[in-house]
Amino acid sequence: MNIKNVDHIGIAVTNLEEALKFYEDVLGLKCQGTEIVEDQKVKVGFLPIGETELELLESTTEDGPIAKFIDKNGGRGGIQHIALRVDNIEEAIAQIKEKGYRMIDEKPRYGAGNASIAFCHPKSTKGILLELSERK
Ligand SMILES: C[C@@H](C(=O)O)C(=O)SCCNC(=O)CCNC(=O)[C@H](O)C(C)(C)COP(=O)(O)OP(=O)(O)OC[C@H]1O[C@@H](n2cnc3c(N)ncnc32)[C@H](O)[C@@H]1OP(=O)(O)O
Ligand SMILES: [Co+2]
Repeated sequence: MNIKNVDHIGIAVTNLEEALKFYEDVLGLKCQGTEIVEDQKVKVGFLPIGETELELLESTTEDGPIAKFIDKNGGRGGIQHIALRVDNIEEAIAQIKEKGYRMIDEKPRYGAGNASIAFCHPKSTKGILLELSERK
């Protein structure tokens, strides 16, 4: 597979608006708008930095992956995933499976900004939740 760059770092937050006060007002980053991704039960804010972005994620439900992550983390946010950009997501998924590693998503799903995304299980990556992302 061909990994191009770190597409984004996914940071779980309990409150997106509150979090932006630090990332925008203090760090001087610019949020390029927000989007609700129903499929993932999240509200997302993207803050580009060079070739990569910080992705701030607030849960829209009490049972989504971000809500669960925050619960398990003692009610605090934190780095929830790292996303790598690939040029062919179907090929990347197939190669990971072929080598005997576990994908959470065996088919690409909708990602924020109309990306195609798929998560690879932390058991396979030795401890991080890895997102593969292809942007059209
Ligand atoms: C909008 C979109 C985009 O970019 O466009 C997004 O990013 S959406 C971002 C939010 N969406 C997602 O995260 C979707 C994919 N995530 C999932 O399906 C889930 O969150 C899982 C990663 C499977 C975790 O689910 P759950 O907590 O129910 O499972 P579990 O407790 O059995 O966890 C299985 C093992 O993985 C570990 N584990 C769980 N979450 C982890 C994380 N974020 N980073 C590193 N390790 C993690 C647990 O400690 C456990 O290890 P031990 O067994 O050793 O204790
Ligand atoms: Co992400």
